[in-house]
Formats: sequence, C-alpha cells, structure tokens
Amino acid sequence: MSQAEQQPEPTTGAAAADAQAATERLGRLRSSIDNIDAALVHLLAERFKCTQEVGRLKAEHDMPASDPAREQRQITRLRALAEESHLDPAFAEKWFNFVVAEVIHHHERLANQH
Ligand SMILES: O=C(O)C(=O)C[C@]1(C(=O)O)C=C[C@@H](O)C=C1
Repeated sequence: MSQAEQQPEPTTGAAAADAQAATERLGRLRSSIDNIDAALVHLLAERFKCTQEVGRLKAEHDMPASDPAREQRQITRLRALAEESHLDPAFAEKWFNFVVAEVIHHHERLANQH
C-alpha cells in the first residue's frame, strides 16, 4: 500500500466543504445579480418610454434631436453621483453616452417620419 492510500489527504474534507461553501455563495450572489439585471432592464425600458415621448415632442415642434448642453450637465451630475457611490465615473459617462447615442437615433428616425 502506498503512503497516499494509508494516510488520506487530511485537508480533503475541509477542501470539499470549502468548495461547497464557495459554490453556495456564488449561487446567492448570482441570484442577486439576476434581480439587479432585471431591475436595470425595467429602468431602461422606463427611460426609453420617456425618451420616445421626448422624441415625438421634438419632432412635432421641429426641435433638434440632440441637446449637447443638457448632456454635459447630466454627465457632470452622473460623474459626481458615481464617485459618491464608488462607481468608476468614466464608466458612468460611457454608459450614459451609449444610451444617449441610441436615443438620438430614435429621435432622428421620428423626425424623418414626421
Ligand atoms: O433631454 C432631451 O432633450 C433628450 O432628448 C433626452 C436625452 C437623454 O436621453 O438624456 C437625449 C438626447 C439629448 O441630447 C439629451 C438628452
């Protein structure tokens, strides 16, 4: 009988329990991530409902699709909020610009249909 067979690895039980605890923790964290992702989708859907209405208003009144001054004010505000919340402000700005680019697309489409 080899040395390994005579003396089972003493940490085997502890390592298995550790792996099990890690798997359970991962499951709990993923369940929270699922809820947060669902909330983000709902929030984005509500935001786009508002911006669709803004787009119709702008098209009806021949207002420009974009408003760079408003965007700049919002970026300044969101960067400060991100810093307070320990979120990377550059990431917050990137996210905002990504969403606004899509909104401007929608506005332009509505203006062309008008
Ligand atoms: O507030 C507006 O005027 C919008 O059209 C909305 C919005 C935004 O999605 O936040 C989009 C485009 C503008 O450039 C500025 C802001």
